Amino acid sequence: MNSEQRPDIARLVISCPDQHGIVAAVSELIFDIGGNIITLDQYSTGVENGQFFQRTVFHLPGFAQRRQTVQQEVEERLAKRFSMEFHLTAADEPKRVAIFASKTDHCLLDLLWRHRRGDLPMDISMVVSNHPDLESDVRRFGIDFLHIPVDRDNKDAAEAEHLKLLRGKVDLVVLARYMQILSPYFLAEVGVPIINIHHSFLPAFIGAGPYQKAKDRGVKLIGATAHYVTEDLDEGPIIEQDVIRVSHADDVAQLTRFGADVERAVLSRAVKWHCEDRVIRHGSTTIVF
Ligand SMILES: Nc1nc2c(c(=O)[nH]1)N[C@@H](CN(C=O)c1ccc(C(=O)N[C@@H](CCC(=O)O)C(=O)O)cc1)CN2
Repeated sequence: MNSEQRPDIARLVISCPDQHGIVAAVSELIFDIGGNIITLDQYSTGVENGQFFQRTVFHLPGFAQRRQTVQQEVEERLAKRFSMEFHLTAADEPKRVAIFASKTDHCLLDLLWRHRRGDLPMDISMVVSNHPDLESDVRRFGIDFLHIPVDRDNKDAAEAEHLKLLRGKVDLVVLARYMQILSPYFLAEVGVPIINIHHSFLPAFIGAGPYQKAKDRGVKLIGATAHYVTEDLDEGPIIEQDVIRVSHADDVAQLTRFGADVERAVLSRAVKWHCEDRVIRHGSTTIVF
């Protein structure tokens, strides 16, 4: 448990057109309600017609009981005045997460292992897979495993089953090398963010088989990219990336092995940062505090 996960710790994440007085107004509101700012990070895309972003973590005695009142205070004193989008969360309230996987295990197992160690501030509600291969591994962590086969003839029905499992029950979906393209309907209906790990340093090598493409191109670096999922395959807002050096002597199998370590680390960092409300989407990009 990190320092932020104590009770009575609130997180306020805001986004609004940049203008005078935002930081003062946020600080004044927190002061007026008896809060004490622990960390405050901010960024503006520019003083001329820019967009302002801020993540404030503050201690507020009795926040759990006062959350609704604080929400209304923010609405009335900040959101209306600054045309602000915001969300107010409790640091000790873990996100409910569903993980989707196929046959490849390293990203899934890394998330389960880090979660069991207490390194990921989330509750894993379930693992869903289109293959049965990983069931025993998942159940060993005491987590529900739902095998929902998917093929080109049953994709709509499978996604309908997914939505029944997810709607209103999770705050985040993580694709841990889940090898099915999600339909626009599913993306519109699921109602929560989806994070995917792509096994290349995007925008290079979008789509299937990136390690073969990397070998064919003779790259000296391979990488992995965690991004939010959109209708445009592997083109959603990037959350985290990393790379590793490779050489001409490495075949695709070796690239795949080297790449797996990068994929695991990148996905886990992205999931952790999302669960800590550190990631703000801004068009096709993200701000990560
Ligand atoms: N709507 C989106 N869905 C998914 C995304 C995304 O960005 N938007 N990312 C992919 C992950 N992915 C690469 O990282 C990927 C997965 C699967 C495929 C693909 O061609 N799948 C085939 C089926 C393959 C199979 O059955 O083995 C398909 O869905 O028809 C390409 C890229 C996850 N989903």
